[in-house]
Amino acid sequence: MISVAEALARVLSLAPPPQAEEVPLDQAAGRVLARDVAARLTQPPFDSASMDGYAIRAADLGRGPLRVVGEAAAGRGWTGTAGAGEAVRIFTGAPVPDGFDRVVMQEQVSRDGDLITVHDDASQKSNIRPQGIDFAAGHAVTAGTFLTARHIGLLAAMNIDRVPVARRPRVAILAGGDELVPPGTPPGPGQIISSNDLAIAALVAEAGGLPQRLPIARDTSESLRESLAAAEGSDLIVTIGGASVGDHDLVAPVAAALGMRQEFYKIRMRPGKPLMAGRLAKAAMIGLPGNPVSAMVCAMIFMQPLIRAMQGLRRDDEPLRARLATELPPEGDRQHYLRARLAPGPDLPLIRPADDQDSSLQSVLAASDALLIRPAGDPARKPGEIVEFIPLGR
Ligand SMILES: Nc1nc2c(c(=O)[nH]1)N[C@H]1C(S)=C(S)[C@@H](COP(=O)(O)OP(=O)(O)OC[C@H]3O[C@@H](n4cnc5c(N)ncnc54)[C@H](O)[C@@H]3O)O[C@H]1N2
Ligand code: MOO
Repeated sequence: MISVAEALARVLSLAPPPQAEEVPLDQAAGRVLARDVAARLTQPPFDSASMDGYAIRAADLGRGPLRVVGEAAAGRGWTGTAGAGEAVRIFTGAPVPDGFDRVVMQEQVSRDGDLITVHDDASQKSNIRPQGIDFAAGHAVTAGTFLTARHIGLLAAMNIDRVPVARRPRVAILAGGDELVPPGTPPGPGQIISSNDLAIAALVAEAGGLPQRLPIARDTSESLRESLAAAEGSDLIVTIGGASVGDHDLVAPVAAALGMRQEFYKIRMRPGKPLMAGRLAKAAMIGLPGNPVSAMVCAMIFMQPLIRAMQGLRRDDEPLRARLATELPPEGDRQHYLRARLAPGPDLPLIRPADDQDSSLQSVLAASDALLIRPAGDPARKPGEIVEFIPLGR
């Protein structure tokens, strides 16, 4: 069995280079930029007033009242030429007319007809935003950036209306098992509701993929083959269940018969030992174990990073640090991801693993906000010791 780190490296090696498509900027939030995009203009395009007040020359201060000879508003500049002792009424966002080097706030000025007196310029701030102080033409947002609202705003200001983004990977999700019926169906004897495929689809979407849930496969080779055929055209096929060694665990043999090239099967991870990965025709394939928590944890540790890599996203899955709230027994020979809760601590957060770590407990996973990572062979730990965890998000 290979380690979690080795398995992750092999899963990521299945990612083809991202493919670009162009989308309007108002549909680009949540996508990954496929190429560097350069600003088409300089921002601000001119020296601009940052306050409502009067444009003056600093050299005129202290020489008596100044005469107001014009007005500059946002979108409507003043194009005249001002001489010594003259001022221009100006509003926030307006271009500062040539020859002026300061904008005094109107609160610091008294006005009588066309004459103004500056009575308080203690701050001596110019209140002028120089041309290009935000960014210059050519300023780039780089390929691999995950586009948030902040980037959408910047790109719009850069006068970009369409952006090249990585195509969303199409991910086929295949749950299998004779016991499974979809939510909303009254289960017969021995049947349970299929929950994994919905949960995994949500994780696919969260990572930027397009989930496609296939009909639940029965525990026969024929049914599995049929369902896998429906995954044609996907970038990634994710199967759930049927990964273990029982007589009805058919994913590995059926995939092998269809020509799957296996990267690995079984890893030193808990939960998630029977994880499988490889390539089936042009698609990458991940076989998740059926136990709901095992499927979810494996999807977070392997499937989501793969979907992100397929979009060219830089990795940001470094674990965080917390202090243990309880003692822990020595760990076995598999890297263990314990469902846990975080609480504020004096320096680092405090982390407390749930009492029952059985891999069927979705209620425990849903109530958790972290996965505490224990390396294989980790010795017993005492309260207060520092451990690593992955946050589960809101
Ligand atoms: N003799 C052994 N038995 C098992 C081993 C082993 O090493 N030797 N490994 C155990 C481990 S660890 C896991 S994890 C499971 C994985 O088994 P499968 O991937 O074959 O999963 P299934 O048997 O199909 O299902 C397990 C469990 O999960 C439920 N399930 C499956 N799919 C769904 C779904 N879509 N929604 C909700 N629940 C689902 C299923 O009903 C079972 O209860 O094998 C152990 N056994
Ligand atoms: O690895 Mo299984 O995934 O322990 O429940």
